[in-house]
Amino acid sequence: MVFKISTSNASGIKEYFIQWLEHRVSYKDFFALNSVSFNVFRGEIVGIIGTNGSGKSTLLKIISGALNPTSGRVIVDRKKIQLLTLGTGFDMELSAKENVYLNGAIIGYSREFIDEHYDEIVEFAELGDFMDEKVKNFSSGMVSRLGFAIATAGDAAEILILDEVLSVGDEFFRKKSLKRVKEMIHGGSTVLMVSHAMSTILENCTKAIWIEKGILKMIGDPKVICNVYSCDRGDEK
Ligand SMILES: Nc1ncnc2c1ncn2[C@@H]1O[C@H](COP(=O)(O)OP(=O)(O)OP(=O)(O)O)[C@@H](O)[C@H]1O
Repeated sequence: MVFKISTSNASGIKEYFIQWLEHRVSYKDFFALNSVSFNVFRGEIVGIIGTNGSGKSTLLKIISGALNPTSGRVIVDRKKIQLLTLGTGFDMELSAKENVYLNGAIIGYSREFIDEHYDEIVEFAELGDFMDEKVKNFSSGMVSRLGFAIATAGDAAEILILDEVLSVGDEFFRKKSLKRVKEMIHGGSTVLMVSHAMSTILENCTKAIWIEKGILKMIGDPKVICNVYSCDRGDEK
């Protein structure tokens, strides 16, 4: 996956636009993922690890179809995929209720589905008294609780893709969300999950993939991969 990165030193969008008009903007190629290839079999729970910026989210976006790779291909039945990611698709100027419908639509839910699950979403997020409030007045924890409740409404899909959804809200909510994610993960779906928490990978995954600077470093038994990864980073296990 190659991103075009601008080499412009513009300090703002206006200056950038002027530079662009004057053909003074050039681009360089950045390989976010390079020759990453692996198989995932039905029922596997695959944990993807790697340091910040190593390409994990890009990989999940390509698999779920949110991004088209510049080369290579993914063989998967996209109709069976559910991508759970937080913090995208909220309009801060809209109310929480309006955002349930907006965010739900972005995730791919139908209006009927949201109508049917609306009360359950509000109850899980524990935001019953705030649904007519604009989201810009919410704390970041409240926004992520709402995002998590929307993303996990209904039954888990056959292929579940989780991008760092386990660090949501306060301690109480984290426990509650972890329980819900565990039910989804262990409910028979094939799962791909990104997590920076080695304990999450070790406790839940049947296979681990380590990606570093866009390159697939290792794939295999989570215990082995997490061990080598932690040693490489100089962490204590
Ligand atoms: N749309 C984009 N345009 C340009 N560069 C991008 C784009 N999306 C991601 N990148 C770059 O690609 C690299 C990989 O990003 P990605 O978000 O996949 O990393 P990550 O492993 O998920 O990181 P983190 O653990 O911090 O979430 C980063 O250097 C990032 O800056």
